[in-house]
Amino acid sequence: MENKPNAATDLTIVADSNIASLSEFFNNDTLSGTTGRRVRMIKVAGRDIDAQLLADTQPNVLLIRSVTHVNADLLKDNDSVRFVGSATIGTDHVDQDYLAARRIHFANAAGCSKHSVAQYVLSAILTLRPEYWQRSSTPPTLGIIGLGNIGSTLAQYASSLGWQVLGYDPLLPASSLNNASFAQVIEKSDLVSLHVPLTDKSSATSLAGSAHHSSHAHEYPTRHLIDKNALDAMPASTLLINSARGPVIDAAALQADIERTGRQVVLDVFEHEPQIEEALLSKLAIATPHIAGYTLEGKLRGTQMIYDALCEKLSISPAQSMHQLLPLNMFLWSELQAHPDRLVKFYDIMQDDKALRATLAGGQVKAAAFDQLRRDYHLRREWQF
Ligand SMILES: NC(=O)C1=CN([C@@H]2O[C@H](COP(=O)(O)OP(=O)(O)OC[C@H]3O[C@@H](n4cnc5c(N)ncnc54)[C@H](O)[C@@H]3O)[C@@H](O)[C@H]2O)C=CC1
Ligand SMILES: O=C(O)C(=O)[C@H](O)COP(=O)(O)O
Repeated sequence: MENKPNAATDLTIVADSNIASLSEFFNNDTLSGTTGRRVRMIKVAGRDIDAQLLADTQPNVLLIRSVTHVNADLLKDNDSVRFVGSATIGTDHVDQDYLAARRIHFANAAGCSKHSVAQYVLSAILTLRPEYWQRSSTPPTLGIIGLGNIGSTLAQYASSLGWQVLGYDPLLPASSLNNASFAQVIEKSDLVSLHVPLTDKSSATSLAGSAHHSSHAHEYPTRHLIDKNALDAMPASTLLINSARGPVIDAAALQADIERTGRQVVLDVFEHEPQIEEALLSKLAIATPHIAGYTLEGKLRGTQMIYDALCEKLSISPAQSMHQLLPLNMFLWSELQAHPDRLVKFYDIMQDDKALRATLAGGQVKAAAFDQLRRDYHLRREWQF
């Protein structure tokens, strides 16, 4: 009797089981205290959240990460969901127009892992090109495409290393950081790092967290932003890093480019993710399974942000804080700068690369292996800047 759902008094939550500290944030004490509602939590693998599950469980709240597509296909026959929270920065998996039309509240976790992703990019660069630690009269030039939360944070780290930065973001005003055209970034950088959302020409909704310019998104779509033309214009010596979304690079053009130029390329995201072909993987300098943002801090901040948004929607005060859940953090960026040889202690990116390559079977990394690496990801900490 006690566990039987009661639509009137229960707050039923269906959540991706890969969301960090779900039970600590979403329980009777942290949610239903003032509303008196009993929290019923149903944890499911993100890819298993489908219309049938929603029909069976009738949740009021849906908590997701990036692998659950939220759109009319999922929700057209459902009337129970009133709040969707995605514990991610990216929102390309959510049809926000559809949610708005249905008056379903949506929240994401803008900026939650901006330091973690920036630190991933730095780790990749400094692992492949340790000479860039040295301050020299000709510092490297880092090109950053997309100057939102992650791109601008990465620029701060680069500046603290004395690097030159060329930035391109057509949706932001010109500035000392937003200082170059797309062609200049592509042609003049030693390193190019991508930090754009995945958007299509017809899409005007993929910029949650950047709502101030979302209505212009369609003017500068990012799908295949890095295509054959862009790669042809990029010097062979330029290191290219994609930790944004896989389809921002045309994978076929990239493979041909690496075969032709021998370019160093780092991918955390893949056009056909969660599947990766060995033909591409074998040509990459570093490859990781979409874990750039996967520090303890980045994940907890994501959970905190959707928890806070749900509390606001329920008109209750937040009663949980990630700071109560975080163990002591001893990773200081200033220490790493003083002791570059400690990089692998701070984050050993090659360990993630090796783990991904070890799952190759029959010429592919299969979806299940890719997902398992992400589900069982080791404890990684964010460095304090
Ligand atoms: N690999 C991973 O683990 C993670 C990946 N991401 C991805 O990184 C993306 C960026 O994250 P944030 O910086 O936090 O987002 P953000 O929304 O703060 O910034 C994105 C910036 O890209 C700019 N932009 C949009 N279209 C552009 C174009 N065609 N050319 C150049 N700039 C363009 C926007 O104006 C905005 O300033 C997310 O959308 C997500 O897809 C985010 C977190 C973790
Ligand atoms: O925040 C984002 O955007 C991301 O890409 C996430 O860090 C990836 O996380 P999952 O949702 O795919 O676990």
